[in-house]
Amino acid sequence: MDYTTKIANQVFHHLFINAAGVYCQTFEELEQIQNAPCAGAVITKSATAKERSGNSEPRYFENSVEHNTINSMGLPNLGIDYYLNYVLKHSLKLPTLFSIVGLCQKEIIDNLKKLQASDFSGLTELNLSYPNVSGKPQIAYDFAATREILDNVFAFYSKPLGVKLPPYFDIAHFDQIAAILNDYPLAYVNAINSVGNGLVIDPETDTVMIKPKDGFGGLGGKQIKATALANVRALRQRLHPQIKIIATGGVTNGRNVYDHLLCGADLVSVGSQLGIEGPTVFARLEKELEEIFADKGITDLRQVRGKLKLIA
Ligand SMILES: O=C(O)c1[nH]c(=O)[nH]c(=O)c1Cl
Repeated sequence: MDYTTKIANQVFHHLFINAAGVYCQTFEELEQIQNAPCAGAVITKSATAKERSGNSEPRYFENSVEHNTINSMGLPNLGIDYYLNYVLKHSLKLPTLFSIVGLCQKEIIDNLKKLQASDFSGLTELNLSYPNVSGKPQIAYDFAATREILDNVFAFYSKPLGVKLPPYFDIAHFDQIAAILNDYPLAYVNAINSVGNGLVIDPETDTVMIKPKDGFGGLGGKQIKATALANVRALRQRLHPQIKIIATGGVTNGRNVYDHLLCGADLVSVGSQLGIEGPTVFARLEKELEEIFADKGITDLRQVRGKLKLIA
């Protein structure tokens, strides 16, 4: 299958990218994704202006049997300069996306001003859905704040930009966020981030699994697949066609990848299952996807993308 996909000035030859936050904290992790068979792109951990150690541990739990995760990492990262050094200093094998975040609007603007002034020419992903910094609502759940930030960003930022969105659960919210995003020259949206503030209990000890926020954390893996598919589908139906979609959420096998394509995904990102299985996951997913294509006689992605059928 020819997976060639373009987003802004970047050409991808495979569908898969790591989800920001997974396998992308350090040079070593980023290089493992660069060199992973069937990986199409790499994205950095969402970077803040300064290095952060994040929340106290345990802050991440994976149930590898059920393919589910919960996390309240608290934005641990090595700081924007570390990741800028990585993307500028190394001849990178794959298109490498830069994930940016800020604990306040000023930090977001300052981070993007630094990127704008740098020689970085790839895609930037503005994380509007960082769930686990206590006391901070997800920006993308505050529609006025979302519009304000995008106004301020696009007043100066001229490099290709995407936004990472949290899941929405209300049709009116799909309408509202899409109406906002359609007002800006976005290269893409990445939907979805983890499903916010879930709770997982240890049956042995009647105790929460993670320490921060009394056990509340972002959910990932199989348990969020239906929500992820719905968000990809709803956004595809509402956004201008030139705004591409990176689909994230619930991908553990080839059929899930196929379903995200049916809902309109241009690329597919893998988070929880990458964390559980490691970078060989991309080759397994591509192999399973090609088996589905063979069964259905599909030879071109245009036969799948956005082709979800409804009941007449
Ligand atoms: O706690 C985190 O670092 C975190 N965890 C997530 O599940 N999504 C995010 O965007 C971030 Cl920034």
